[in-house]
Formats: sequence, structure tokens, C-alpha cells
Amino acid sequence: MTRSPLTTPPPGAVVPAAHPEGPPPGTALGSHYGRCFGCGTDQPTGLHLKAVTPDGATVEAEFTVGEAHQGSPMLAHGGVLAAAMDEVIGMSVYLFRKPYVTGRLETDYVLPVPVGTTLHLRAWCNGITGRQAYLEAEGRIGAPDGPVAVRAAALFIEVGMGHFAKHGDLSAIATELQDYEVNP
Ligand SMILES: CCCCCCCCCC(=O)SCCNC(=O)CCNC(=O)[C@H](O)C(C)(C)COP(=O)(O)OP(=O)(O)OC[C@H]1O[C@@H](n2cnc3c(N)ncnc32)[C@H](O)[C@@H]1OP(=O)(O)O
Repeated sequence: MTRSPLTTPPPGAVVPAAHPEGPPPGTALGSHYGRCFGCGTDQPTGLHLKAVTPDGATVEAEFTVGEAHQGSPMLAHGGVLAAAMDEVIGMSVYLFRKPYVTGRLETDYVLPVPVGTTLHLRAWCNGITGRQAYLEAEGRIGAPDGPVAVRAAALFIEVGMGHFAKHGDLSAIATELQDYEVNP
């Protein structure tokens, strides 16, 4: 992965263990919000990521590139692939049971991804220090050990639930997502 110092964990960043109240290994991770472009089931042209955590600390997911996700004829749009990376990384950092948002997302596009391809995504944390979480993801074509098509490195920033109250619609999240203590 080609990445900048901004997404490289500094010395002292710690890779967290699975949260004691997090999902057990093998748990399917449902959508956190029905209208989410990445995982929502009420978003017709969304990515509809299907995710599982194999170990409580990382995420594996599948995303099948659809008609609505094209950039050039019958090839996935790069921004859509970045959105898939953002989503799977967001799901993985949420395993640590604190609200985070993407501060920076860097993406390497390695192979073109045709419509109809199922990308096998994986995301993991390389370290957390203070409010900053350093994460990585990859997407492989056709199988978990298929050729790498896309790689991403990200900096996520921990926010309070007040972030969503101030800038968005906290009640919509709170209705669907029961795992955060909602106390903005
Ligand atoms: C729920 C389960 C599943 C969820 C899946 C969701 C997946 C999708 C996730 C997303 O797409 S979230 C939506 C996209 N992201 C945003 O909308 C975030 C918009 N940006 C902000 O709201 C603020 O800029 C942000 C909260 C990220 C930071 O503002 P703050 O005022 O809280 O923090 P501040 O600016 O003081 O930065 C804190 C530290 O992070 C650093 N930082 C912040 N943004 C950065 C950035 N972009 N690049 C590099 N460093 C950054 C900043 O330099 C600083 O470093 P130091 O502590 O060392 O001084």
C-alpha cells in the first residue's frame, strides 16, 4: 500500500484487542442504517455490503459491483470502490465500540473491476492513539485469495455522538443502532 504519513500509525499507537462487549467471532454485521449507501438495505443503488467479523476485531465483507456503480462502460467507478473501502473500514473501527468518522482515505487502484464482479473486502486496524485510528483495507476479485484490485489506508477520528446530533439526524441513527450509549 502506498500511503502518506497521515495514515501511518505513529510509534506508540496500539492495535486494540477485540472489545469484550463486541460481537463474537463469526458474527454477521448487519446494516447500521437502512439508508446507508454502503450497507443499507433501503438504498436501492447502494453497495449492500454483506459483512462478518471473523475475530471481533477485523471485518470481511462482499460487494458485488452493479449497473449503478459504473464509471466507464461496464467498469466500476473509482469513487464507488473508495466508498466500499470507507464502509468496510468504518465497520471495522466500530467493533471497538466508539463512534468514529473518516478523516482521510487514501486508495490504490490496482486492477479494473468489471460490473458483476464480487469484491471480497477485508479491513483491519493498524493502531489507535488518542482520537486517531489508523486502518487499512483491501478488495480482492472473486475470492478471498483472489487478485488484489483495490487497497486503502485511512485515518478515522473518534467523535462523540454529539457529532451526529449537531451535523445530522441522531434520532435516525439511534432508532436503528442500539450499541452506542446515545448521550450527545
Ligand atoms: C456505525 C457503524 C458503521 C459505520 C460505517 C460508516 C462508514 C463510513 C464512514 C464515513 O464515511 S464518515 C463520513 C465522512 N467523514 C466526515 O464527514 C468527517 C468530516 N470531518 C469532520 O467532521 C472533522 O474534520 C473531524 C471530526 C474529522 C475532525 O475534526 P475535530 O475538530 O474533531 O478534530 P481536529 O480537527 O482537532 O483533529 C483532531 C486530530 O485529527 C487530525 N485530523 C483531523 N482530520 C484530519 C485529516 N483529514 N487528515 C489528517 N489529520 C486529520 C488533526 O490534525 C488532529 O491531530 P492532532 O490531535 O495531532 O492535532
